[in-house]
Parts: sequence; structure tokens; C-alpha cells
Amino acid sequence: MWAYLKRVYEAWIDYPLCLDKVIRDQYQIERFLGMGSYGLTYLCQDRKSNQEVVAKQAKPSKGRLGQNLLRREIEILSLLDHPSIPRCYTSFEESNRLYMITEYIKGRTVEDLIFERGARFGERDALCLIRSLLDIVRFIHEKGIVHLDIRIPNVLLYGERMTLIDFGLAARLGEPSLLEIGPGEELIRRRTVAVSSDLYAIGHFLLFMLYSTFESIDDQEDSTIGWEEELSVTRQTKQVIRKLLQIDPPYVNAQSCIEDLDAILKD
Ligand SMILES: Nc1ncnc2c1ncn2[C@@H]1O[C@H](COP(=O)(O)OP(=O)(O)OP(=O)(O)O)[C@@H](O)[C@H]1O
Repeated sequence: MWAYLKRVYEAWIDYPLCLDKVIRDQYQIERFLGMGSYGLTYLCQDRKSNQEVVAKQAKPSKGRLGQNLLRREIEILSLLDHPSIPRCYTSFEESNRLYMITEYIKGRTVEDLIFERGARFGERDALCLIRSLLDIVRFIHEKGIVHLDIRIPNVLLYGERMTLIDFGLAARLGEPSLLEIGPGEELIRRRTVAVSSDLYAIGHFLLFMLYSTFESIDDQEDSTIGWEEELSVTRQTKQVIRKLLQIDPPYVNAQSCIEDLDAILKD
């Protein structure tokens, strides 16, 4: 009963703000983009610049934990000035709620392209996209930050432009995995705070794209067959994936993987 009441209460306090509401007399909500684990995200019209921007609000049910995580995201995004990372314009509190205003990134995910547009990523296309992603990730790592949430929904493609979004779980290299957010509040990260965690995630990203061209011969999935047998890609690409997935001794940084990819792509 208690758990049920708690759920109802949380759903009530986390209910998204109304469309057309204007935050801080400037950001008019146009669309609710979604609710993550710790935040609610809106597409807004900035009445001053007339630009579309994104407003992220800490999830009320997460209390101080949500606010502190959003505060960390603001700090980290503010360190990262890169054309493939959303710019953090400002942050403020209104009615006891913390907001972060960032650049709105147009684009589709690889998943949208595959399942809605029928896109197929052959080996070369997939490697080129991973090469672009690694450029962004190398920049982040060089700033002493790891993203820790590199997943299909967090990479947006728009024409030639790729953007990595959602730095909500990002961390500074050297931080412990158990994150103390405030007195008595902690978050146990699912991933180790290390460069290798982002590279591992990129390995899965690459596999996802390569599987877009895979067709099972008899429509029967054989769980004993792994990606190395199923995917018809070159030995060099398999070696890259094995290192990214830490099956073979892993890459020490993004640059070493970029060098391997460049060697494959130059042929
Ligand atoms: N800067 C942005 N530009 C465009 N869309 C964005 C931007 N930031 C977030 N979104 C979109 O808003 C939605 C909600 O994002 P949010 O980061 O709040 O949660 P999530 O990614 O769904 O979950 P979680 O944060 O728990 O991983 C997602 O669909 C995401 O693609």
C-alpha cells in the first residue's frame, strides 16, 4: 500500500509542466521531450533570441539527488565547448526548481534511421560514424571527463553533423564509482569511471550498426553463434571490436582506436 501511494505521489509531482508555460519569463514550453531517470526535458522557444532551446528540470521526486545531479551536469557541460556537444546557455532556479538551458539538437538516432527510414550501415559507413563519435569522445576524455552513457539514443545525426547528448551521468576521471552527492545521498554508478567504459559502449554502438545489414538465413536465431561468426566484416574491423569490447587487450585511449580506424578507412 505504501509503495503504491509513493508511486502515485511521485507520478503527481513529476507530472510535466504545461505546454505554453513560460519559465523565468523567457522560455516558453513548446513540447515535452521526455522524462529520464533524474530529469524532465522540454523543447522551448527562447523569447529573447527566438531560438529553440532545451530546458532540463531536475525530477521533483528525486529531491536533492536530482538537483545535485543536474548541477553536476551543468558544471560538466560548461567545461565542454565543442560543436558536437550541446552548449549550456544558462542555469537558474525558479520556484525551488533547478533548470538547465541548452542548445536544441535536431537529429535522428541511428535506431530511428534503421527502423523508421530503413537505413543500413555497411562496414565502411559504420566505421566512419564511429570515427566521428571517437573524435567527440577523445575531446571529452582530454578534458578529463567520461560520458558513461554512450548509447544509441544519446547520439543524434543531422546531415553530416553528429552530436553527443545527455551528460547526466558523466564524471570526472579519477572520481570513485560510488558518487556521494550530498549528506546521506549516493549514486552507485553502473559503469566504472574510466575511459575504457566509454570505449566499451562504442564497441556495442558499432555492433548495433553492423547488425543493420545482418539477415538471418533461416529466421532461426542460434544463440550459440556470436557476432564474429554472424557478421561479415573484415578481420581488421573484428580486431577493433574485440579491443573495444575488451575481449582482447583494450585500447588505452580513443586516439589508439582512431589510428586503427584510419588505417582501415584509408584502403
Ligand atoms: N539537447 C537536446 N536536444 C535535443 N533533444 C534532446 C536534448 N537533450 C535531450 N533531448 C531529448 O529529450 C529526451 C529526454 O532526454 P533525457 O536526457 O531527459 O532523458 P533520457 O535520455 O530519455 O533518459 P536518461 O537521462 O535517464 O538516460 C530524449 O528523447 C532526448 O533525445
